[in-house]
Amino acid sequence: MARNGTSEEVKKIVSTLNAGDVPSQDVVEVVVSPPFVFLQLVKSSLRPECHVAAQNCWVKKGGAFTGEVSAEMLVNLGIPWVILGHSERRLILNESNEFVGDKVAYALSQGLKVIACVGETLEQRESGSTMEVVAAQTKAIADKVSNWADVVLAYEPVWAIGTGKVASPAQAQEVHSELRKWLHVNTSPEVAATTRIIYGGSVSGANCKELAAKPDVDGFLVGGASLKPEFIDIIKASEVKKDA
Ligand SMILES: O=C(CO)COP(=O)(O)O
Repeated sequence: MARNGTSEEVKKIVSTLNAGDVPSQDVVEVVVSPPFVFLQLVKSSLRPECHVAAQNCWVKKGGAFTGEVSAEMLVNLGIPWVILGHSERRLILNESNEFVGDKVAYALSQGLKVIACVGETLEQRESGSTMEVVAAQTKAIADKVSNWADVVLAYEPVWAIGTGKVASPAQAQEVHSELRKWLHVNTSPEVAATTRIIYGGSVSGANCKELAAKPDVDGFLVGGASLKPEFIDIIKASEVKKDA
């Protein structure tokens, strides 16, 4: 979900999702991430099998840091998930790899589940350094985290976010597969086999099935299209996996 909208718009999106004919929880896990101010509204009105995520949280124990929201506060409100290290925060707010790693570790220590984002810019892709960049970001997380059970990795090419330029299924598969190999070597074969690696960047109703069919694409982080009825089609793309 996005960083804007009114409560009326949010209610409309939730009612579309609530009315949607989506696969059961053993096929797909749906997590909705509204801006902080709408978390309670979404949590109280969303169909119970879908969960909510905050879009960020503070790096350490709650306390004075005006404007930030702590992991403890999310837990207190019954918010199970948080997205950390989104590329917009990394790039525009200059969140370093280490800072994101610290955030992931602290959020996990408080019992949150984390969608940790990694990804490269267009310049980095064109210079051939995609895997180097993605590995360095993932290493900063791996250095701080021992329990991967509650971590989902989103590979998100920055050049594809909100631009309408989607990575080709082959591009997404290549990076996801490399990232899984990296996890195999640097964490454990079990972490590599079980960690979900989801793709984000201009996912739509039109491209979701082809992307979902790739073996190392385990799901999606959807921005713009999650605000539209086609979000239901994107959720249904999970059936490609069930049938595989
Ligand atoms: O990063 C994303 C959501 O936060 C992806 O956004 P888009 O799906 O709009 O490209």
